[in-house]
Amino acid sequence: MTLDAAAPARTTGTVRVVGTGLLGTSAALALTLRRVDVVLADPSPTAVALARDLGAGRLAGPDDDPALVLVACPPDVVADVVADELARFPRAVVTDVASVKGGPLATLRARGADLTRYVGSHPMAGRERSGAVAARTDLFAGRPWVIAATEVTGPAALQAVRDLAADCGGAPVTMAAREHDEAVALVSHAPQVAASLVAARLRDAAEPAVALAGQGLRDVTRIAASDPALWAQILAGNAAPVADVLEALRTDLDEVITALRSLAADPVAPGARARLARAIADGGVGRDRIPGKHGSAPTLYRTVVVVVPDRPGALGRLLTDVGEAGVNLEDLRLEHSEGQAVALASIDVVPASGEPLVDALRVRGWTVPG
Ligand SMILES: NC(=O)c1ccc[n+]([C@@H]2O[C@H](COP(=O)([O-])OP(=O)(O)OC[C@H]3O[C@@H](n4cnc5c(N)ncnc54)[C@H](O)[C@@H]3O)[C@@H](O)[C@H]2O)c1
Ligand SMILES: O=C(O)C(=O)C[C@]1(C(=O)O)C=C[C@@H](O)C=C1
Repeated sequence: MTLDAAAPARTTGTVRVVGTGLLGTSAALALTLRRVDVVLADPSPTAVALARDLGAGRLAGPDDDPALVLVACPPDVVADVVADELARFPRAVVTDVASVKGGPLATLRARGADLTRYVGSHPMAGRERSGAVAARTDLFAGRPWVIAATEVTGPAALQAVRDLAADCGGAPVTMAAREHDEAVALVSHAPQVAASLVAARLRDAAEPAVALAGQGLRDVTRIAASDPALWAQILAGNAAPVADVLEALRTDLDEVITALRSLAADPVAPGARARLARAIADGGVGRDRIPGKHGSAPTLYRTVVVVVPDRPGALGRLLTDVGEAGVNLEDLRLEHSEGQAVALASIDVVPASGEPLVDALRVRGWTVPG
């Protein structure tokens, strides 16, 4: 799904994005596309410059007067950063996109922060990869964006964050922080643990066994590639609700194991096959309840691979040339092996832009294999 760049943005004034990784840069790209004025800040000069180079906005300066601040930093520092932003910009509404909402809210409340201007939020969209290079303009398109209002949230602040979510392409959903944390334990945090544990079984497995891996394993383990540091913070920040879901899962798992053990001892053990069938059938029923992204199939991109010389400015030139070819970059991955004089850039674009981009890059002197 692509965002409608022509539709006027509801967000007015400057938006300051603090933390220009995957989430911050994706939001900044979506807002910039809608011609919202976006300024970018991050303690990492590389992260912020990269987001700027990707077209996500301009670098923050001392005279900025943002109407809205979007904090997209790691969860364990989010309360500190939100508190700083509230103090630094006393007229701005501040939101954050951290995956847990109760802990940061409690910390801010305990510190006496101005909760009329702070509205925590959480887009239910992301990737198993981090950083601005993984950002996508349409990351939030059609995805729920939870807005965790409190009893003291000012109506204008609430509307500003709803507008921001909608301008990024998300579908705003209002929910209390606690209700949110219990819901995401079920639909996001416990699934991450399950995927990681399944994938971890492969770590020391024999190579011939791993070599047989098919699509089923790939589907179940995509998110096992997620950032361990980020996820340790998310899981620790929502510990009790995640433990509740995993305990229920352990009960089901124990029943399946008992059925399997009884079948191993007696191939006609009564009731065992029924328990196995029920486990699979219940999974099907649960899966059927998962809403699609606007009911549509996921977007498939064409990947164009380009050889990039290992020289300062080469990647910047490539990104400029992609932009000048009039092509919207949906994703960029860089592979670089030590000691090699070149890197490979994999650029994802919508399928219709694939061939025109290959032609345009070759004309500009880039090596595009294949
Ligand atoms: N990754 C996902 O799928 C996903 C989805 C929804 C929400 N979130 C939430 O979004 C937030 C950002 O996650 P991400 O995946 O974009 O991570 P990321 O690692 O891609 O980016 C985090 C950015 O925050 C910056 N940062 C670190 N400390 C900071 C500080 N003190 N102040 C300001 N910036 C700081 C880092 O330099 C980095 O650029 C997290 O709170 C996460 O829970 C992530
Ligand atoms: O698609 C992915 O890679 C994600 O894991 C995204 C996902 C999710 O569980 O859906 C992960 C964590 C976030 O807080 C929100 C979204």
